Amino acid sequence: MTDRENPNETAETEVEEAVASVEDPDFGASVVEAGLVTDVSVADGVATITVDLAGADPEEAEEVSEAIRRAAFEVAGVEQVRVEGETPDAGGGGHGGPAGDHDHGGGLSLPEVEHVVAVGSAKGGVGKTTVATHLARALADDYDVGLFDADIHGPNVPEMVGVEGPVEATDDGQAEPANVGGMEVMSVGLVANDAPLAWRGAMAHDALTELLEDTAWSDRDVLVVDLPPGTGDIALTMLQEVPVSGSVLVTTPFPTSLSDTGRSAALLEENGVPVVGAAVNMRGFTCENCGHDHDLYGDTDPEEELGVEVLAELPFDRGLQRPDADETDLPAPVADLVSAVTEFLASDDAGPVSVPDSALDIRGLPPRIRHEQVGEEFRALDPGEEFYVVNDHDPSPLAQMLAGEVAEESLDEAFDACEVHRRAPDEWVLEVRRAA
Ligand SMILES: Nc1ncnc2c1ncn2[C@@H]1O[C@H](COP(=O)(O)OP(=O)(O)OP(=O)(O)O)[C@@H](O)[C@H]1O
Repeated sequence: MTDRENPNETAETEVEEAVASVEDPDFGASVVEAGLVTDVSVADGVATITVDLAGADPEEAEEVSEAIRRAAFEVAGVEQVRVEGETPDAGGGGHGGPAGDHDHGGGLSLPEVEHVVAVGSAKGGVGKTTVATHLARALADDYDVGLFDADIHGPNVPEMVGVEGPVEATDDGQAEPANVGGMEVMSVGLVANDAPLAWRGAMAHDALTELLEDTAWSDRDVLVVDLPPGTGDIALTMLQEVPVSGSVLVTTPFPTSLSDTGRSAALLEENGVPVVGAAVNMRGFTCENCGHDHDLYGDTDPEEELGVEVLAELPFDRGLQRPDADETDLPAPVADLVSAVTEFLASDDAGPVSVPDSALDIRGLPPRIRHEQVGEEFRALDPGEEFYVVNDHDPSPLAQMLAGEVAEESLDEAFDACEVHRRAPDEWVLEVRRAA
C-alpha cells in the first residue's frame, strides 16, 4: 500500500454528502446517520450506493432509493448511479453484490467452474454413472474437467475411475479432490466413512451441496455432476442450486423408462434447467457368438417419446462398463455424446454461467428503480457494447422496455443480440448487445 490518495475519494465524499441530505422518513434523520446507507463507491463515473432498507415499508423504501439516486446524480462527474442492497422486496435477503461471483442468493458458489453439466436419470441402474464417467473422461482430453459424484445412494464413481478415499483436507479445511490423470474427482464415497449419517434424509441435500462447494477444485472448464437417480427431492433441488449450463438425461429404450425420462425432461425445463438431450443406453447388443445385433427392449422411438434430442445411443457392451484411462480412440457413441455436449457448451444456449462483474444486478430493488437503472445504463452504452442485467424473474419485458421506451425501436433494431438465460430459479440474466 502507498500513501497515494484514492483518485475516487473526493467523488465518494461528495456523493456521500449528497446522499446524506436524504432523510430517513421514520426518524427524520439523514439516511447516512440512520445507517441505511452502508457503502458508497465511485469508479469511472459510476456511483454505487449500497443500502440496507430491509426493515422499511416497501413504498418508503422505493421513495428513499429514488431520493438517494437523484441526490447522487447531482454530483459533478457522476454519470450513472446504482442503488444496490437489501430492500423489503428482497425478503430480507438482498442480492446487492456483483453478479459475477456465482452467488445465487441461497444457491451454490462455484467460482472455479466455467460450466456445469449434470447427468441424471429418471430411474436407477440405467447407466447414469457409466455415461457421466465416460463423458468426463473424454472431455478431459481437451478441457480441465472435474467429476462430482452426487449419487448418495450409489457413489460408484470412485470405483469406475479407480480411486479410493478418504480424501485429505487442505490447510483451509476444504476437501482435496482425487486426481485421475488431471481430472479432479470428488464423491460422497471418497469422504470419511465415519460421517455417513448426514447423507440420509433431510440433511442429505445440505451435506451434498456443502461437499460440492467445499471441494478445493482448481479452475475447471467443465464440471460433470453425476446426480442421484430420479428428479425428485435431492436431484431437483441440487439442479436448482447449482448453476447448471446443461443437463444430460440417461435412459434405456424400455417404454416406461422413456416415458419417465420424458416427464423428467419436461420438469427440468419447467424449472429452468437447460436439457441438452438424452443418452439412450443399452440400445441393443451384438452377440459375441452369432455376431447378430439384438434389440433388448423392442423397437421404440426414443426421440418421439422423450421430446428431447437423442445425443447418443450406447449398445450393451462390456467394453463400455468403465472408461479406459489410456483410451486413444473413443467408442463411437461416447464420441457422439462428447461432440454434442461440446457443441452445446460453445453455444449461446449454455448461457453465461459467469456474468461479468459489471453486470447490473437489480434483484431486490423496488420495481420503479429497476426500470430507471436499467434504462439509464442502456442509454449510456456505446453501439456494439454488451450489457448484462441480473433479475430475480424473467427479464424479457425489460428487453421490450429498453427497445420500445428507451431506444424507441423494435427489438431487432435496438439489439444486435438479445438473450435471456436462467441460471437459478431466482437468477435470470438478460444479455443484450446494443446495435452497432
Ligand atoms: N452400455 C452398457 N453396457 C454394459 N453394461 C453397462 C452399460 N451401461 C451400464 N452398464 C452396467 O450397468 C450397471 C449400472 O450402471 P450404472 O452404475 O452406470 O447405472 P446408474 O444409473 O448410475 O445406477 P445407480 O442408479 O445405481 O446410480 C453397471 O454394472 C454398469 O457397468
